Amino acid sequence: MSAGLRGLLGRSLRVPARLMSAEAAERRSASRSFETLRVTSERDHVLHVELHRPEKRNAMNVAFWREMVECFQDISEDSSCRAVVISGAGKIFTAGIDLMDMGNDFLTVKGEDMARKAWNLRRKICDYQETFSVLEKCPKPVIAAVHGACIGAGIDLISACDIRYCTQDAWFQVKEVDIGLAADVGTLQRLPKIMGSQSLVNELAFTARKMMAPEAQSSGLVSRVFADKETLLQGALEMAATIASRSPVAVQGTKVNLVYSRDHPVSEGLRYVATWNMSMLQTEDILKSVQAAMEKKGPEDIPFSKL
Ligand SMILES: CC/C=C\C=C\CC(=O)SCCNC(=O)CCNC(=O)[C@H](O)C(C)(C)COP(=O)(O)OP(=O)(O)OC[C@H]1O[C@@H](n2cnc3c(N)ncnc32)[C@H](O)[C@@H]1OP(=O)(O)O
Repeated sequence: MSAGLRGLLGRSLRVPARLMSAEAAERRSASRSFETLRVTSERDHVLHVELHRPEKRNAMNVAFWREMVECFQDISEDSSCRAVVISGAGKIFTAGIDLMDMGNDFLTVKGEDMARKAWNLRRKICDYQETFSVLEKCPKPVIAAVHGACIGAGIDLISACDIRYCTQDAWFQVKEVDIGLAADVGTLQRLPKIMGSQSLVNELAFTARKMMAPEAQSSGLVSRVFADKETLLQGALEMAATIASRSPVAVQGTKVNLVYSRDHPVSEGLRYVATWNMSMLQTEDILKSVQAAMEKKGPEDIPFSKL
């Protein structure tokens, strides 16, 4: 069967992730092939998602915006995956939105009059927002490993990740004002909650100036800086493996509650976690963990069930 026919059949047989069994999702998230992403399983329970258009500096074309949603919906349902590393293939992390596709996709939006065009454009923007919101909705922690440049939509992407690392030659640019638009897929909403200074976020967003790795670290955008890409990936994968060795009930519950609490008052966050834990505290992971601690064993020694 030709690759084209296989791709076509794969697409038409696609089952929404929510309707798949955990086993089917597991098989799919590790084996599936994409045009713009490469997914590999490098350590136990850890998936590595690479932005994979190196010859175009991983610019985000139309296929990318769709494939990220498919990829992370699969990963969300994959009960064998407990942590994810996302990095860029080739020279840089990403050059942001594909400026060629942007012309075709946005600037020529269809509609019989202004209202219908605006309606369709709004829907398209919401779809694009989902490309990064899936990272936040995915209960498995996601670590962004940035080398070289991270531009425009790249900032939107990493803002939706849980942990950010970079190389010492990395630079970051909220470039949207330089292409004539207000960033609309997450940077303006998430970055102020990540970085320590609203003033600095405003400065970066109003001017599109580059921020280099040391400033990214001192401002809280990234939590660790590595010498080069090799050590960066090693560090990110090790962190992912450390997370993956913990109880998935505890880790995934922690992510869900951190994201919820970021967006709600303390009192609501407390109510939410109480409701969450009225079921999750009944996990066998607590007994296993307490017993291991008493026996002076670490979480790495505990065979937690899939989640
Ligand atoms: C609803 C809207 C949602 C999101 C909106 C997001 C807004 C943004 O993302 S704004 C940011 C847009 N991006 C840029 O302005 C970056 C443009 N690129 C560059 O400045 C440079 O390419 C570089 C990233 C600094 C890398 O430089 P270098 O290493 O010298 O590579 P090049 O020779 O310039 O490029 C190689 C190859 O890649 C193509 N390419 C690079 N960036 C893009 C891009 N953003 N879109 C499309 N194509 C890109 C470039 O054209 C080259 O292709 P060839 O076919 O080899 O010519």
